[in-house]
Amino acid sequence: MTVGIARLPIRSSPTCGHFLRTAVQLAHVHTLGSPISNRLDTMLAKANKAYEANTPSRGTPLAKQLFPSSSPSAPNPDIRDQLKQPGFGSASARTPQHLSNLHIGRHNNVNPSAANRPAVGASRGSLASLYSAPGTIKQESNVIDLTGPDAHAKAQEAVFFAEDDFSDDDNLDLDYEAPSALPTLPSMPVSKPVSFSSMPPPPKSTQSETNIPWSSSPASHFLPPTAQRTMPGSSAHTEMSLKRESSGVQDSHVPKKAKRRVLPASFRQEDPEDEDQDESPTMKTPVRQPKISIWDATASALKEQKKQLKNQRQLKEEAEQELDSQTEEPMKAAKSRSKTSFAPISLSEEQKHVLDMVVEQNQSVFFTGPAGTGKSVLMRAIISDLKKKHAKDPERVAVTASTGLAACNIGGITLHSFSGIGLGKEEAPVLIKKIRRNVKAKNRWLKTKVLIIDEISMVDGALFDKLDKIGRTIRNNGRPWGGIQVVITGDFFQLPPVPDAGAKRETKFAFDSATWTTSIDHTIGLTQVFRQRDPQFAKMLNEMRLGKISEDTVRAFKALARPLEFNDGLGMAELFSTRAEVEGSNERRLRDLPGTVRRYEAMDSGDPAIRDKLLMNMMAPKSIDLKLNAQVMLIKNLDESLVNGSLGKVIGFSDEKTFDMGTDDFEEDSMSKAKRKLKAFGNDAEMKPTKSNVKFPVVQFMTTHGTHRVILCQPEDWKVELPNGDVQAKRTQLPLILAWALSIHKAQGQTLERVKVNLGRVFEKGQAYVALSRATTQQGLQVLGFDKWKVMAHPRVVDFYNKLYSAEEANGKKPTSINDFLSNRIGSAPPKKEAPKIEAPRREAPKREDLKREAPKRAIPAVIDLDDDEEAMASYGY
Ligand SMILES: Nc1ncnc2c1ncn2[C@@H]1O[C@H](COP(=O)(O)OP(=O)(O)OP(=O)(O)O)[C@@H](O)[C@H]1O
Repeated sequence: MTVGIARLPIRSSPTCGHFLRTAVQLAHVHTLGSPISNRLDTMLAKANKAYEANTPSRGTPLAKQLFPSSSPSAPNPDIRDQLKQPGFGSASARTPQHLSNLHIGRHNNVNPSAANRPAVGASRGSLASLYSAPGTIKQESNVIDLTGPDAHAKAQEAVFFAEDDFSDDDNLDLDYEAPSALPTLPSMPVSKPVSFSSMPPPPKSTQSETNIPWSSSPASHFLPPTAQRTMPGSSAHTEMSLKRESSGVQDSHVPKKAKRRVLPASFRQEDPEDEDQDESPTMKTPVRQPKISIWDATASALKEQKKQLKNQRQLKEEAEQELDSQTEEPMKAAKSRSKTSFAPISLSEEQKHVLDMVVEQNQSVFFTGPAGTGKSVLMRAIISDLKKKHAKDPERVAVTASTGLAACNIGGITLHSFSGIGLGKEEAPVLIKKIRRNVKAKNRWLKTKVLIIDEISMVDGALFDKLDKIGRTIRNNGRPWGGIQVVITGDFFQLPPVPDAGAKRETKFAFDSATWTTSIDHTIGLTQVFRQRDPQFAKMLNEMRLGKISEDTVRAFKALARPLEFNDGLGMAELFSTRAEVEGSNERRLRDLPGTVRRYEAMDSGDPAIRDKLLMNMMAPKSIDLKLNAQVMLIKNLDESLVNGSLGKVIGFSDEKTFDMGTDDFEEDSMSKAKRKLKAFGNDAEMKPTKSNVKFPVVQFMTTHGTHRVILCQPEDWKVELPNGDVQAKRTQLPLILAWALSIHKAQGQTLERVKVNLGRVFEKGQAYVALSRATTQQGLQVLGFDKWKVMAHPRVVDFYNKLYSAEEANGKKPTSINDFLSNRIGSAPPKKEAPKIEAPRREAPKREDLKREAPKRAIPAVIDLDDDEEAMASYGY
């Protein structure tokens, strides 16, 4: 129940005032049907009786004077008029407004009959309605009706008080005799300091002959509150609490104590005595810092704010830079020392041809070819030239790949990340809506001129179609991909799209998509294999790739099961199909090694919300444990002789200054020491790296020239960048992974000088081919669990490449024969004459229907025998 009540004319009679005051207190806590209600009635009745006893001449019951609505016959329903009548207390002439708003508002316990009663006083929610219907409280709202002709007067009368307004009633002198006139109010700065701008103005002289404040509060209300009244725990406070309890009101019925009002700060400031009051913890109005909002701030205040913000930002940046320099300094110093210039590979003629077609002629191109034909090398060259071409607006070139790992290899992001489609499982219209809501993704689509897609074999065909449609719709351009030039590479004979969990539909390759042929202007087959320089070995791998293996090849691969011995101390990388096999093998091998473990934690940066996800597939591990003699693999090209995939062995640990080998660090072999984790890049204060104390691994690598080279292996950066060059995430870590074992999926794209492949658990088409084609020589390859049935090529992939050949043949071009390919191309010096470019112009590219119709005819026979078609296909480099 909320209560709003004006001061009662208790001055008229002490006894009457007492009863009335009690009645008002009861009204505060009134609950319909409670004993309080009855007590309230009693109190009001007693007040009335006392009043009548004191003023017998009036002959009008107090109830009727106070609440005329209780008497339908009341000649004047306005209580103020009643009070204006002569004899209503000596203050009648001065305080008509005192009774103007006996206002009780409540939110429940509505008595419909009372509510509907057309009592005059009820229109203002007067206490009359309560009194006129004993035991009930009429539903009234705290809203004053400000409509109608007397709206202004009502507004002036609308004064509400909190319950606490009566807390000082204890100090009232109930024996107070009503003076004939109110004393002159102290000259307090009441009118101005009490800046209740929202309150009604003081009543006009029409209502009061004396110009008094609107409120009839006693003079004491204008004085600063005393500590006695307000200090919790003070006697006054306790006394009041006790009184309330003694009224028999249950705690649960006591209305929540309203927040005590305090004088405005301006009021207190003018009274020096208030200083002490301000010391009181409960009295003190919290000093609020002046808040300047942009709506009410002056121009100079806003300027000042901006200046402060700028200063803060500057300070923050400086602090961050300081921190960066502290933590990265050793890394930077180490890196700068180890960097050697990396001579770029000079492209072959066919690689140059593709480069020209993409960069100069702005053609949409798909270039393919077997493992080791330099697709990645070529793609990196294309990206480099395109970035130079669009140097002014780097966002024009979007570099993507089907997987995070492949994207990292070319410094791009995944196709999913670029396109803003999330998992991309929804239909194209849903994805388009999603992208339109994502400003960044939408802008990427709008700004991109060239879209690079690496490892296309792992892009789902349905996704390819959706992306084409998204491009056309978002860019409002009906041309393929909305007019974006697409540059695609990959080898469909390698790993296929990762199937959805539980998906029943057959693998759909990108070339299966409806928009594949319209998306590509030219298909180009790279033929020159760089990785394997042994023609016999290249032929064996090519048969594998096609899934058609001759008995000779089966025998040759089985012969590679022999153990390999190297007297240079370097072991070989072992490839497994599953991650569990890989981790198990590496852990076991590291554990078996004597010596102390050194752990190197990566330093990651970027938005924490997305950083971990972006870096999840990073080749560089989050942390790497190393020991003396651990077998490692370089995962970055350092120079022309130390490349991604170079195998090495840790032969020591040294800081960059001394690069000393053979210290105690290399001799530790106790198990207790081995368990010690050296957190070289951690935040641990004790282990905080400084320029001098960080020890990096000293690694002896086998170079591409077959020689040994020892380097101090220092941290490198891996970045995930947006097309505009913004770095989304960055990892700084040693460019090493443990290399006793690798997964075949992780090894895709790698070149390995020495590799042991375990085909025991191969489960995917193309997996065995990817694994074995990492090797550069038969001498550096050991194959376990070889079975020709594990070597699988997808029939639709065979058809697709068959068809490409047919299209080319239809153009009247004579492809290089398999014999030329095997004898002249593989591993030889760059060709004397320009290599054939096998292109399938977009208009002449095979239609899917044709592919299907001709597939049976073109299907490669089960018998492993290189027929003309296969020879021709091989000329593409397949
Ligand atoms: N023009 C070239 N001159 C010399 N070496 C080259 C050239 N192009 C590529 N190579 C070398 O050939 C090897 C294989 O190159 P790359 O990884 O680009 O082939 P790929 O076709 O992408 O192989 P994969 O399909 O297995 O990923 C690398 O060691 C690379 O340095």
